[in-house]
Amino acid sequence: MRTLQIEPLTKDAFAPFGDVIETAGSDYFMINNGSTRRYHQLATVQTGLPEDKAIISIFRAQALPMPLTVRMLERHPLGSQAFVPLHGKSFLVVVAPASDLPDADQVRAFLADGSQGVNYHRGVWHHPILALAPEDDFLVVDRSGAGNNCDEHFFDDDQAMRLDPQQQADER
Ligand SMILES: NC(=O)N[C@@H](O)C(=O)O
Ligand code: NI
Repeated sequence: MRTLQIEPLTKDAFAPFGDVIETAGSDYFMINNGSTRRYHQLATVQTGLPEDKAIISIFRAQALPMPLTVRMLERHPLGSQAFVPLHGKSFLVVVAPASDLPDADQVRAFLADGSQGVNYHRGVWHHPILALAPEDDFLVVDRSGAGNNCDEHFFDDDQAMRLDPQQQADER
């Protein structure tokens, strides 16, 4: 079983999958009479149909036991989906490029460092939120509207992948 190499989350590395929502390395301009930096449009909300809405939710996620066998990914064909951690804790991101079916060989894993959020672009395959803290809260901005906006794909057993943050930490 392939063990996913967990990569640091950077704008460039994540570009094929979406946006990294962070202040580090991001442009800003001053507002509010010079008292506030506006890190403007770090990501955009993609929707699919004219009457769609962009909505804001909070996900309170329980950590899954690690190491995890990654057997499935999902995608949202009609809109983007952004996750921003609310308590500054790191979390894991597992993604594959948008396509009809996810290619197991193109699945990649990233560690978001707690100061970073992600915005999955429309149709990008991803694992449901992977909190590392026992429980964590995420602000979620995604699309609401008619039709199916969540496709799941389950890999064959021989294509499942191992995700083991502790092993990688031990190897450092
Ligand atoms: N189902 C749902 O709203 N959550 C997933 O889309 C996810 O990416 O966690
Ligand atoms: Ni999702």
